Amino acid sequence: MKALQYLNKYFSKYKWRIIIGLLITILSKLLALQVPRIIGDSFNIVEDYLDNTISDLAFVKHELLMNVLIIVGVALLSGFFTFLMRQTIIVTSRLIEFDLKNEIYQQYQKLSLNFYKKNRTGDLMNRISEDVSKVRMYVGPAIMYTMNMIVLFAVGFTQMLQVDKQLTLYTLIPFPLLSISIFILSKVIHKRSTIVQQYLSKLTTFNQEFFSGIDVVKSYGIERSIIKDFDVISDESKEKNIDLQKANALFFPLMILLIGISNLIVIYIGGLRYINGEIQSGVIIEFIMYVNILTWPVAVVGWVTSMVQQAEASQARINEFLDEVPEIQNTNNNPTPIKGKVTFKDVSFTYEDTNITALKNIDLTVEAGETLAILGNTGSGKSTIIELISRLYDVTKGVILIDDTPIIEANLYDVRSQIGFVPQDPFLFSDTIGNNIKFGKEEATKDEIIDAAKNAVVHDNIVEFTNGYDTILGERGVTLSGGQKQRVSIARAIIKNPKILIFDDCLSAVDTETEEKILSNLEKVSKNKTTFIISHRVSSAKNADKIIVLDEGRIAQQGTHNQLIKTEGYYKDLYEQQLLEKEI
Ligand SMILES: Nc1ncnc2c1ncn2[C@@H]1O[C@H](COP(=O)(O)OP(=O)(O)OP(=O)(O)O)[C@@H](O)[C@H]1O
Repeated sequence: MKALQYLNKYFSKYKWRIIIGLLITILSKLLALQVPRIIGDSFNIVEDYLDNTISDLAFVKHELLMNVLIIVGVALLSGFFTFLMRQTIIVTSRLIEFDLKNEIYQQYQKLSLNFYKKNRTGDLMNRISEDVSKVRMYVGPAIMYTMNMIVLFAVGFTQMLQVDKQLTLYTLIPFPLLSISIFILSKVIHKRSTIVQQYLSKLTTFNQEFFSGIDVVKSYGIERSIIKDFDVISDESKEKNIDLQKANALFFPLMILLIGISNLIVIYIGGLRYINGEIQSGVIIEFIMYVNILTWPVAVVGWVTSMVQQAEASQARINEFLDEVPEIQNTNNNPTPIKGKVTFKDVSFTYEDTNITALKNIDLTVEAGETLAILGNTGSGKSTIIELISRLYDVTKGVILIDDTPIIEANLYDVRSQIGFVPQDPFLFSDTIGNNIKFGKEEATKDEIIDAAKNAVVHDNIVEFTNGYDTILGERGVTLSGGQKQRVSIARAIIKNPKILIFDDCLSAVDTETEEKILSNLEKVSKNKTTFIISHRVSSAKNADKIIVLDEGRIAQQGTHNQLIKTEGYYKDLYEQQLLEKEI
């Protein structure tokens, strides 16, 4: 129950609803428990009449009729209160579910990129949906049935004790056995439900990855092997589920057996006491009714225990993520105005998960408004430089300064709000093209959107679609070509009008002519903006104020285009090779 303690804050938030629910439960059970007493009384009156203790038949008839009316009234009222009980407690559980989902979602937003690299999307989704549903079963039905059971037992036993102490104690005999078996079984259920949840996450992750990579799967024709892999996981998951259900299935028969034993005891002991003239027949009837009324709550103890165990396992999984401290923390809540100067001082960076040192002792200064082009072989560390400027990771050694302030001392949100980033593999949302561009500036006008699209040389393509800027893009922007996607993404960065623009190899999918046009437009829009251009093409780099060439995480060459084409090395080789390709 340790993990579930996390939910106490929600119980405290909704305490009044829960208290009202509890009061209604008490009322409804108090009423329901009047029925055995009234029926017992009715039998006693009949017995008294047959024994000639009462001789007035009209009185007996009147009493019986009154009892029937009271039973009908009590049943109606008790039903009404049961309805109210469900309304208060189940509604509260939905409110808590909503709050918890929001809390998890907000935490997901705060967590750093590293967290997302370490955890799989299917697992993240499973915890916010499946696990939260399991937890809701605890805050709703489990609590409602537990309240129900406690009230029924407390009130029921008090009434039973008042009627006949000895018979009550006899009916209690099976109960220690009941508690021990519940204890043992719930431990088994807890263990098994944790495993079942883990398998569910595995299945979700597998499917999510399969759907995302459906084009690769189909083009390689590997559906069969995917189905085989899926079968293996789903088979294991099925086995684990069956194990869990076996344990669950033991509960109900066990409860029924124990209740049956209680019934037999009532009949046998009650019968003996009746023969001895110690009790009336109505008491036996009343006790059988009590035992049967108490059957349901006892029977659901197993179900409730399993719900609580599953909720405990799920909440523990949720807490794992809620307790995760975001690696990238904002240390400054005051506004940090950004001009755009970026300095790297002896920066090294190692990726935690792979232990790859992607950058080694980088020293670099880019003045505000300057353009820096970064070139180098694949895997040389170009994208890593960009990720560090956006503070998606913190450096392992050295320091990065933004306008001469260490980046970790600047307001994180101000830094990011002044960066317009076009990634290597742009992501477009399943929304209109216009909204995808507006993502960079929510309040952008139609004209601003068109302007940005024109600068990114994608306007002409957009207006060719029947719905123009209102064209809805499919999942991951599948209706656009790679080059169009890149340009929409460029428009999204331009419209933001940030102090720092970053283009991570984002012109790779456009032809050289379009690249020329975009670059010449960018020169206009990136005036007074610090611009980083990562590229494999000299054409993208040649007009930059500075060019660096990375080799295995180190700066191998730096200078301007004119300087570098005269120096032996990567840049000159690349220049000559690309010049040759152009001539061919
Ligand atoms: N998220 C990550 N986790 C672990 N290692 C990474 C991660 N991203 C990159 N690396 C590793 O860091 C090194 C530098 O990668 P980086 O992406 O910065 O290179 P790049 O020069 O941008 O390459 P490319 O031109 O292919 O995009 C590579 O060896 C890569 O395998």
